[in-house]
Amino acid sequence: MSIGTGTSTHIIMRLQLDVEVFSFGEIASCISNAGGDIIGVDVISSNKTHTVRDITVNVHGLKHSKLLGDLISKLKGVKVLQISDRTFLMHLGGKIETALKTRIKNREDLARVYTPGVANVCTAIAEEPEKAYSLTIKRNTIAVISDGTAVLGLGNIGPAAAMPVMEGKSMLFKQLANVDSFPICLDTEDTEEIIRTIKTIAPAFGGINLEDISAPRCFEIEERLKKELDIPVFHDDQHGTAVVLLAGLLNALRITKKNIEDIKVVFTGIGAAGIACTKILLSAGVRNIIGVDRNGAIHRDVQYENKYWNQYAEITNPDNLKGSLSEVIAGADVFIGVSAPGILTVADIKSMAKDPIVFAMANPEPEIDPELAEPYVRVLATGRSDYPNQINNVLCFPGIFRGALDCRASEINEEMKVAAAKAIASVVSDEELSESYVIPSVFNDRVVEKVRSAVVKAAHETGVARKELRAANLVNL
Ligand SMILES: NC(=O)C1=CN([C@@H]2O[C@H](COP(=O)(O)OP(=O)(O)OC[C@H]3O[C@@H](n4cnc5c(N)ncnc54)[C@H](O)[C@@H]3O)[C@@H](O)[C@H]2O)C=CC1
Ligand SMILES: CC(=O)C(=O)O
Ligand SMILES: [Mg+2]
Repeated sequence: MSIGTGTSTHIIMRLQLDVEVFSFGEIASCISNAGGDIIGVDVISSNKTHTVRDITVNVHGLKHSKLLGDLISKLKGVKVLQISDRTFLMHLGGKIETALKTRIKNREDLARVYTPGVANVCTAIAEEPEKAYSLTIKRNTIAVISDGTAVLGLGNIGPAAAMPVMEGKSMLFKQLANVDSFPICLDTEDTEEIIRTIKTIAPAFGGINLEDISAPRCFEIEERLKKELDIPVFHDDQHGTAVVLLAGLLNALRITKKNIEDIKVVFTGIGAAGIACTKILLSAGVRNIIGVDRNGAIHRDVQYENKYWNQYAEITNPDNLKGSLSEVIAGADVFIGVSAPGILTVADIKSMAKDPIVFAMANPEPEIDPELAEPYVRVLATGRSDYPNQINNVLCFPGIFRGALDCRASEINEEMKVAAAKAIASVVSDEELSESYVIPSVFNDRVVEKVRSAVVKAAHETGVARKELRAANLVNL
């Protein structure tokens, strides 16, 4: 029986057992015959007729956990009450909370943090709006905003279901870069309503991180907000992904020793991430990029309903190739997937040029199973944290906002993004660089500091910084 090759994890099976009928030996052999390892057994409650026990089992991913649940529920005297894995347990009650910087200990404190004292602070801000940066959370707080329409690669799963991702992004902002944030999911897909809502709540925030809003609406939403707000607005799926991709590619090319201007790159998924990643590669010097979406290569001989694809056709596909992914990937040096699971085959990789670079970045399931691809590629990366070379926007967004907030940038511009990409790439030294280490780990504590310093420097050079930072507060790049 196949149990798949998912990541090993612990699950807790809560079982209600009929004391007259059940046999623990039977449960244990059922679990071990199906490839699970029992780690522990806890009695939760017990009476004359039933006992409830939590059995902690090591399994190989979700499919395996479901299989064990099905097998055990068939045993006599056993009722499966619940199966929780550690991932679900980490989400119980949500993943973040608000915290106080000082506690209100007495009446005097109360009169300072709240009325009447707070009124003087409000008046000071009303008279001089800039003071919001020194007297409120605005200085260090951003909003992480989604409408739930393109959540990871799960598609349009709605605002409530998008929350765990937005909470996760907030955790990462705080832990990696000490940026405070609020996850906000909007119950509307209407472009104008999203723009209006974000503008309405913007005064509280020092920046807006847009997340998982589907293309093409995400382009207009971001463009309009950038024009109409004076704080940085950054669509992470476009620009965060593009920055990290460029960093990974620069380092992968150091391994294959190919010139960036000579490579042929094939993209799948010409949505938010695909278009932004294409643009950053073009600005970095790549000349031959072919984008493939559901109906094949994007070319210049048709008029697409999606105006962004018509623009895309104008700036890519120099030979105006047509056809499926398998047809256009022949001879390519690099494959970049920001589309959907399982659409790249081993045969496709075999048709690529020597030393293929494959970045299969769809989440949570990449365009090809890394284990299938690995023997045929020179450099392989995915968006996942359980394989080497995680090309994920988490390497970018904490540091880029840390830098933008610190120098009070009015926007995050192209120069700041390219500086961030080079900073991420530079974390991997020549001695460290290898096929399985083209991109630093999320936990490498030099990443955020380097990105922050590069972003602050670029913001000053391009005139968008509104606050001086002493050089001593920046790391060497
Ligand atoms: N590793 C990372 O850091 C990131 C990964 N992603 C992943 O990239 C994927 C796309 O994300 P977004 O651009 O935000 O979504 P999006 O919805 O804006 O774009 C997805 C595009 O992929 C296309 N597509 C879907 N199935 C396809 C198929 N079978 N063949 C070719 N094209 C196909 C869609 O038509 C659409 O144009 C998701 O899986 C997401 O998780 C996105 C952002 C960051
Ligand atoms: C990583 C991320 O932002 C995504 O997959 O959508
Ligand atoms: Mg995303």
